Amino acid sequence: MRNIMVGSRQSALALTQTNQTIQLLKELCERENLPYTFEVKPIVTRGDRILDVTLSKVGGKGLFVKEIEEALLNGEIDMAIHSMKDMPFELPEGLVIGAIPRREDPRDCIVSRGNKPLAELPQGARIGTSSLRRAAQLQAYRPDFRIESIRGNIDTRLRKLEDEGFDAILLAAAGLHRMGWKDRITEYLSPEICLPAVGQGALAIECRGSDRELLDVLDRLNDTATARAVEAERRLLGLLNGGCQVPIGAYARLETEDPAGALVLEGLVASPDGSRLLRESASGGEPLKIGSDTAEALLGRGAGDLLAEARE
Ligand SMILES: NCc1[nH]cc(CCC(=O)O)c1CC(=O)O
Repeated sequence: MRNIMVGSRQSALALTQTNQTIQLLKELCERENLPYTFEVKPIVTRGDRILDVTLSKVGGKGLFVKEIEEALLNGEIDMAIHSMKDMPFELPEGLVIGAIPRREDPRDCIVSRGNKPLAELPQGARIGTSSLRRAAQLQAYRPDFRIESIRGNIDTRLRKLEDEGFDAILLAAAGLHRMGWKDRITEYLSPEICLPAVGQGALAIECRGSDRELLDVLDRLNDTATARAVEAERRLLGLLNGGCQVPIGAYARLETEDPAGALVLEGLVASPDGSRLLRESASGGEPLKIGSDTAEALLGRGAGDLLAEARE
């Protein structure tokens, strides 16, 4: 028997994602008589300690990931489940993504006071989001909205919707689905209105590259279609040099039901105020290629200037 230590942030969402993944692994071990048990070890990350500051201002990539990666490297834990969206572009030497499970709903959604859909929100409605990507796209859709920063974990933000008098807040549907709070969602935003963040709705299971035994188990949770889509999206992000808080969106989906078949990738770069939105897409069977084709098309239309402005 080997006890596998699973590191997790202590937010409700992180613990839920961790426990749901462990549940899948336990079922797998039971079905196939594999000799593993799993134990959660909570870890506090820098991102958790600076919740009051707008994250885009703090800068630095991987605020939610660094301490966890240190614990992986020094053997305190054996694996960790991250939101793909929060993963830095490069992993430290010695660590790998052992599996990318099947993606949850990638879309953004609104939760509004009184459950009013977007179209019925009043002129000048106050909308809470700290994501430059969401702010830019929503502002382009409804220039009258007043978009204001809102920080904290999902549970905190839902509370602030009421307490701080927002008319609506924007969140990733995936987080609400995983928490079992689907019924709080007022409306899903189609990717035409709000292109999701790179990797949104997907998880990354990280472990040591030397842990062959665990890698064998994790491989069974990998979902080919999700892994390929994320590969395309992250390639685009890498070529645009984006961190987690730049107005970049990307979403890849299969063109047919064949998980190894062609994908369509859509990419977006926006000015923070939403006055300029660039959208490009590419399709094909090679994730890395459609990622770089889309990035090149965006750069060719001036995405570099928009990104430089956003970083100032
Ligand atoms: N930025 C924080 C974050 N990181 C991952 C999720 C949950 C959704 C996901 O797994 O993509 C969220 C919350 C949100 O964006 O509303």
